[in-house]
Amino acid sequence: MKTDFKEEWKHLNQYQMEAVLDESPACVVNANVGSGKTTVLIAKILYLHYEKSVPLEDMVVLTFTNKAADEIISRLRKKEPGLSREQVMGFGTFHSAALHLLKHQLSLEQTGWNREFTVISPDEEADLAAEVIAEQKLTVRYKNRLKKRLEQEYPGYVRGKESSRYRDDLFRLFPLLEEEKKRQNKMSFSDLLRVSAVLLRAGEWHPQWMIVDEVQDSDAQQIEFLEALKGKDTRLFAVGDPNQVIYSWRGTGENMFYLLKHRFAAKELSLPVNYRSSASILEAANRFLQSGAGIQSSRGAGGKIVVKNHYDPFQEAEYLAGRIRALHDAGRAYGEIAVFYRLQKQAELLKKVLERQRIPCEVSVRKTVRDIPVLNWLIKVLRFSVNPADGQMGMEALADPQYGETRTRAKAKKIIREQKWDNVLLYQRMLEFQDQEAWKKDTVPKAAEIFAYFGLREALHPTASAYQEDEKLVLRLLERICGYSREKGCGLIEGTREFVNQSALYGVNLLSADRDMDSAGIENFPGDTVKLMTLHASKGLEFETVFLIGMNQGLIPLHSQSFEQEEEERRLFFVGITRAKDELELSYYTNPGEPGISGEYSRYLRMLPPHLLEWEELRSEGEKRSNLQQLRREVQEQIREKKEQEQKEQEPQKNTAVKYARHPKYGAGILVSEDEMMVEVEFEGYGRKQFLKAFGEVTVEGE
Ligand SMILES: Nc1ncnc2c1ncn2[C@@H]1O[C@H](COP(=O)(O)OP(=O)(O)OP(=O)(O)O)[C@@H](O)[C@H]1O
Repeated sequence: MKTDFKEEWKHLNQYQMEAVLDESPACVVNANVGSGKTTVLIAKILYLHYEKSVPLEDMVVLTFTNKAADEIISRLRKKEPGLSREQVMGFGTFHSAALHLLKHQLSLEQTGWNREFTVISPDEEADLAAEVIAEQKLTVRYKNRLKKRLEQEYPGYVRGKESSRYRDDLFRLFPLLEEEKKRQNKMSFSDLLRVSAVLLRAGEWHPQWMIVDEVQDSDAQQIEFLEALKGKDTRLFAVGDPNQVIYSWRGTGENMFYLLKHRFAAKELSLPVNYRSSASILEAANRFLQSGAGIQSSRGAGGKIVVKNHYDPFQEAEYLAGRIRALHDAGRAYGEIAVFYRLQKQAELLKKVLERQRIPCEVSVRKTVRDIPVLNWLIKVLRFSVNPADGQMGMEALADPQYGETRTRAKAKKIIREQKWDNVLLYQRMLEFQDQEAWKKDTVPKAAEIFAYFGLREALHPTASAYQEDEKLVLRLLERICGYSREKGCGLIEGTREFVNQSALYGVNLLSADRDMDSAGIENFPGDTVKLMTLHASKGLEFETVFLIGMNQGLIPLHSQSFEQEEEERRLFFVGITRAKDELELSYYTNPGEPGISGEYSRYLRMLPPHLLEWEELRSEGEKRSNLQQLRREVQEQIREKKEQEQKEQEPQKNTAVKYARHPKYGAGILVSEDEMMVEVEFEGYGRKQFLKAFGEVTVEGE
């Protein structure tokens, strides 16, 4: 379908147009903040597809979040309503693209895994590693930091380093762990990239185009994946902003943008003009620019940046409620207003106060199925059902202290090892899941049928106080899986397998009305609401009015341990202020009420050009004092009640298979797990502790 491309995209500026039309073998676009990266990326894909007839199946489009990929797909759908999911399978995050290649494009024959493999998260990989350590009696130090150690030392092991950092058995563990993952047919996140890179290098398949968004946030393994993906005739087009690196703590190097440019000998283009923010906001942002010649503005000066001083977070929250109401009354949509903060914990009080003042607001938090115990368990049940080789998952599903069917991990392991399924309904149902002929075809059952099939009513304990809530959550998740399978037209079994893999990669955000999964776990907010979020979560978004609160020394910036961290704090502030289109308000407290946070305002405020700022004086301390005292008491009471409620919810239900254990020092605790060698017990006030049975310190009830 040819369209008049030039006509449709005539609003693009000359830099944007040059980037869209460029067809060099490799091109990186060094884009300023708000300069239309997303706009260019979409135009480029449409240009290649509709003007240059490049099939979408021949493009791999790698985005930082799945939400970004979905935005691109929905733009394509607008032009081509019949667009199928298969055509855009290569659009998504690095991990989901690798997953797709391994499932559909590459041959796994020589790898030791087969196509039915499932995906495990780093936590699950560490759990599996702990099992291998126990079984093989390996000596591995710092087991409480096993996940980190696996992640940090694996690259050295692969490069042929002789021994691990602490000269323990970690390097003996790696091959055993890999063997176990193959035996259980599951891949970790890094396996997805590593194995697909190996197969791609063997030259099996290469796309015509690799298009990469937010390239500054890639890590070394992702760059290697790109190198493997690039065939002789594959072209690379990547956009990024070196000034917006805010995830280097996740393993992204600071200079990934330039590293990529160098590795691919890429031509560099730029997008200098910002279309989002007023000139004053950009002048302030320019002070924090770490590379490049400055952001060019395309808009008028706009108002000054207001700096407010509040006595404490309560006074600030109350002020914000009034200010937001006034903005709304003057015609600003709530959805165009955002409040950013450095730490998630700052949200709680703010949200309570805004809600009391009836301001519709939403906190963007990472709340996925993994954070909800019943769903976390259900996913384990489903993972074992679609991959019965995954004994670890089966064991965890059966031995779950709240919903599982066996009392101990040792018993669950024995059942799985010996395949003894008499009297263990859940085990039997999980094993027979894939034999349900009807579910293999495109007939997808109702959620209630799956609920009944697994005997979930009994498992969720119908007499427990949480039953109704648990049942509702479980049915909702099952409905989503059914919907997903129906949409894909692949039958329930295949649909479930894909769904659980996606959920391992991204979590599934059940609280969001949106069906899609989001790698940052951030909710898509429906309705007109004020958005409350951390500076990190604000990346990629824009709002007419932005309030950035807690501009105190020790909070913005946080105390940094190194020069690199300090630089990253500055970039984070840069990202935050450049979300604002028209109004930016910064505030700090005289009394932050938190240890380590100074009552002094942030030195970043001193770095901003004074003529751009309008300082609003501290309100008199006595002002509204009694009102505030009352507010403070009420909000603190609400927060306390909520905490108590949460604690209650977390307490194991009566009537379930909870067992207690006793330790001479820590007292009585709840038995979390037990096997031939170890017991794990949760003690109030001390947390979870593991003990070697051989030492006989712990007495388990009834044994
Ligand atoms: N040529 C243009 N003319 C007018 N407005 C534009 C143009 N290009 C982009 N915009 C607008 O500028 C804003 C920023 O664009 P976009 O979100 O694509 O930027 P970005 O570079 O991805 O931003 P960020 O750096 O924050 O991730 C959007 O509101 C977009 O609609």
